[in-house]
Amino acid sequence: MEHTLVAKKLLTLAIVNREGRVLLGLKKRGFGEGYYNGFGGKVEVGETVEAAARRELQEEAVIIAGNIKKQGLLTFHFDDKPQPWEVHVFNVLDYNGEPCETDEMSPQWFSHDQIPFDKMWKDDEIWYPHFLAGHLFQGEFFFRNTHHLDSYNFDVVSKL
Ligand SMILES: Nc1[nH]c(=O)nc2c1ncn2[C@H]1C[C@H](O)[C@@H](COP(=O)(O)OP(=O)(O)OP(=O)(O)O)O1
Repeated sequence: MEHTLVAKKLLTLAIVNREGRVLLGLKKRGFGEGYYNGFGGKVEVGETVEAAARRELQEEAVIIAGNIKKQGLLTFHFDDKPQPWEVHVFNVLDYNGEPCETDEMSPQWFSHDQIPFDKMWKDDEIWYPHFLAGHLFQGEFFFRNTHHLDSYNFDVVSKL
């Protein structure tokens, strides 16, 4: 029998969550353009996942993360992409600096009851309520034609 090893693409997603509001960015270019999302991107070779989360937040929103907590591990399968994406989700509890628009993202605060799910990835409305409640979670999502969510598994877990 033949086995094919397909490495996952490792990414981060950092959501600043303070005083009943989250900081999201409107993605201006690249994958997910036109969607609101947290800040993040690919983990570089030799970098820890947490260091990548901090770096991407600084590059995309120009703020320096203080305390951050890993809350989620999400795997995205795309029928039109060769590798699954493994996205590590962080809750940014405090930060230094002032969020600023960058080439990639236009930052905006949303109260917890006004998160713009109609302009976000389809999986987000499934896991954001758990993120906001402080739960740890794991999920696996299967997308068709990049944007259509066909099916998923999702669990609240006791550790990641
Ligand atoms: N279904 C999904 N739901 C979600 O909430 N976030 C997702 C998502 N799929 C991807 N993301 C996040 C992970 C990461 O923070 C971001 C994609 O990162 P990037 O835009 O940096 O990726 P790229 O492949 O464009 O990387 P670069 O070429 O380095 O810009 O979108």
